[in-house]
Amino acid sequence: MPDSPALEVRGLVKRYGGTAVVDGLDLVARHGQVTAVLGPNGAGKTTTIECCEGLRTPDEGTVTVLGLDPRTQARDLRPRVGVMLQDGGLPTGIRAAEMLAHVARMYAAPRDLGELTERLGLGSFARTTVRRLSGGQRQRLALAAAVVGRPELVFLDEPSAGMDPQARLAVWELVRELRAEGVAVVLTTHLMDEAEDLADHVVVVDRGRVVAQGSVAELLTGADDRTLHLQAPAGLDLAPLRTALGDGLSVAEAAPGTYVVAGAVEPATVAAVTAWLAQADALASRLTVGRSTLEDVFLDLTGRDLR
Ligand SMILES: Nc1ncnc2c1ncn2[C@@H]1O[C@H](COP(=O)(O)OP(=O)(O)OP(=O)(O)O)[C@@H](O)[C@H]1O
Repeated sequence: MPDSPALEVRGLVKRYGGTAVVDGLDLVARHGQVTAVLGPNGAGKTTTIECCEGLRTPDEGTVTVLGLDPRTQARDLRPRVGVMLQDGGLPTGIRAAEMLAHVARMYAAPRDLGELTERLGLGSFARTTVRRLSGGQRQRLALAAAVVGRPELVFLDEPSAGMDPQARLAVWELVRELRAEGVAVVLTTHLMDEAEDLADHVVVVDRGRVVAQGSVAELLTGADDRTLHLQAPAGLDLAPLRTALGDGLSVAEAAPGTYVVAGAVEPATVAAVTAWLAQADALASRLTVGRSTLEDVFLDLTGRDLR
């Protein structure tokens, strides 16, 4: 397996109408690893990936894909890189099975079509034209098309969006297998469980910048592990809690029903929070100190919800 990264992005900037939607982003993805780019809507994930695919031209920075420039060496990269676009990007007038067979013919050593059809459950709509497929069916077909040529690097933009749980599991299994084969998998998602389950390396993006990165374990044991996270009814009055906690601790409702107490959280802090809940006649569905999910990490870093 090559040591050099499959993908290297340095200082990427992409502006629209003077606003930088990607603002100095660095990203490295390695062979045999799943790299998840995680962030809320509009964070700049798709724009970044499309720059990597050579579909958009960066305003600043460099993108190197398998050692090549995706803008000027696209022809050399095409047989080596698989791409699954968010909107499918598939021709619509052709039947699903014909489309996949057509894509497979463009590669020297394509995957076995029967096996791919079986595992992604494409058989039931093989004779349906792409135009008539449901969103989830189209996603599965787009994924099959992205991997049929045995790429060394594959970009999956929200691969399981719109899929039912069973299809999602099939996708995750395929992604794990690609990793085991040494493929570099770069996926964007705003599903934390997808990142938590699949990713070797998570890059958290917000407002066009990387706000944190590392393995899931590394992100969960960040320096600030004393923040209190609380799930309770939305819209509770925070004033009494602020008074009870005093200076040195900040309290916020980061998303409806998600409260965060940051600062030097002590056992007495937890007691004050539960007393406040009791007074408000509100029941907490979850109270944790420290980071236990990627959502917590994201809330701590940005004060915002991932979705
Ligand atoms: N062609 C374009 N012209 C102008 N603005 C654009 C264009 N493409 C994207 N944007 C804007 O850039 C920002 C980032 O979009 P992008 O699609 O990269 O985000 P994302 O992280 O992939 O979000 P999502 O999770 O919703 O797919 C958004 O505010 C979007 O409106």
